[in-house]
This record gives sequence, C-alpha cells and structure tokens, in this order.
Amino acid sequence: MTILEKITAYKIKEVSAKQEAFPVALLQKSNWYQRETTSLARAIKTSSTGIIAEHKRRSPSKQNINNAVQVPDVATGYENAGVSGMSVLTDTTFFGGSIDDLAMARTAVAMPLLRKEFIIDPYQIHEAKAYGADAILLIAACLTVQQLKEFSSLAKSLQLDVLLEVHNDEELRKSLLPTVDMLGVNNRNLKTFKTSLDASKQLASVIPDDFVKISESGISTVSAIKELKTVGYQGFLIGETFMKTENPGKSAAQFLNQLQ
Ligand SMILES: O=P(O)(O)OC[C@@H](O)[C@@H](O)c1c[nH]c2ccccc12
Repeated sequence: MTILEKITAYKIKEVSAKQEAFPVALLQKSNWYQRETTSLARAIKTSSTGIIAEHKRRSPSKQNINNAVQVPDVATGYENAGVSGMSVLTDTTFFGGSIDDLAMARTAVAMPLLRKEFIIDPYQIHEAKAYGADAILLIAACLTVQQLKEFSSLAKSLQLDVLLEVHNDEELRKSLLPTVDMLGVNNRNLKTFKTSLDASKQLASVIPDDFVKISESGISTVSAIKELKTVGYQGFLIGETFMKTENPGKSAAQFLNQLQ
C-alpha cells in the first residue's frame, strides 16, 4: 500500500464520521459559507513572486517540522512578508494539522487561503468553504476523472479556486478541465518521498498556458525559483523551508527580499 492509498483509505472513514456528527446542512449555516472569497489564482498572476507559504507541523516524510509556532503568528508573518497566499494543512493523522488551523488563519489574515487536504468527498469542499478557505487542493493521483469534474465544479460553484496536483504526464492528461484554475506539479514522489525539481521542469511545456502553473515541494532556494520561472511557473508552494525555522514569517520575508 502506498502512503497515498493509506491516507485516502483513512479519509473515507474520517469523512463518514464527520458527516454524521456535523452534516453539510449545518456547515452551510456557518457565516463563512456565504463569504466572498479572494482568488488565489489571481493573486499569483498579479504578483511578482507568486509564493504560497504553507503551515505544516509534520509530514510522513519528515516527522516533526515545527511544533512550537502558533497558526495566527505564522499566518500574520507570512502575510506581512508579502506572500501571494497561504496553504494550511488540515489533515491531523499524518500532518498534525486540523480544520481549526484553517479557521485560525482565516481570523488572522485577509490573504487567500488554500485548504491543503486529501479530498475524496464533496463534504470536505463544503467544509473548506465553511472554515474560511479561498481555494482547495485536488490530487489527480487519488481521484477519477469523474470525481475531478464533480469536485472542481462544486468548488467553483462555492467560489473556491481549484489547484489540481499532478506528478506525471498521465495524471496531467486527465486534469485539463475548464473548472480547474491552477495546475500544480508536485516535485515530491509520494512513493519514495524524494523531491526533484525535474518533475516540474519536465511537465512545464505540456501544461497549457490557460492554467496558472504552480511548482510544489522541495523548493529551498531563490535560484530554484528563478529557474522554475524561466520554464513558465508562476506559483511556488513552499512549506518546510519556512516551517523548519523558529520564525516562518521572518524566513519568508528574507526569502522574498532576495527574490525581488
Ligand atoms: O514542505 P515542502 O517540501 O516545501 O512542500 C510543501 C507542499 O508542496 C507539500 O506539503 C505538499 C504538496 N502536495 C501535498 C499534498 C498533500 C500534503 C502535502 C503536500
């Protein structure tokens, strides 16, 4: 069983328990469910840096990354640094996050927030909206074309932007949908956990220009960003590089200063 299969099997159980405890009809009554969202795709397109900074306590590949910082401080730090948006990992079992982290970030900042989750059910998309997200992640490796269509259409109907993550050509082919705003290439191979920017470089030319192109994972230097920009990427998702430091917001600020 791959880690992704393990996670999605777990998610099916998690979502069905949540659905019973807190049905969609209740999520729809939350204040933020009616909120006007801010487009993450647009924020990236209009920015010169395009950084999406992530809140990530731990991961299956790294165990502990940072347990000492508080979400509102990280979010405020990232926003002050001038990033285009923030990604909040909401998975608890594998990444130590929670849906409340998303709500805390929403309360602290106005910039676009991406709900980083393994979405396998429409419930999680309603939940993302109710907890203050502006965008969701869909992962091509764990969804059928039918699900990709259904989930991205639902997200758009809730005014959420869609970042669809792929790792290879085959996944990319099923992902070119009009309801997708951003295509992300994950540089991390989920079977080996190794990251290589080659994944982004190889797929850059086959992603049509009507999608905002995002390179995800394993980015730790300004020179990597410059290189990825030359092959067409506009957005860059960075987690560990910032989160492993004592002050992620300050690290992001220093990184962005070097970029400009
Ligand atoms: O910490 P990194 O290597 O900068 O990576 C961030 C982000 O890309 C990574 O956390 C990620 C990319 N796709 C995911 C899907 C699920 C969970 C996490 C991820």
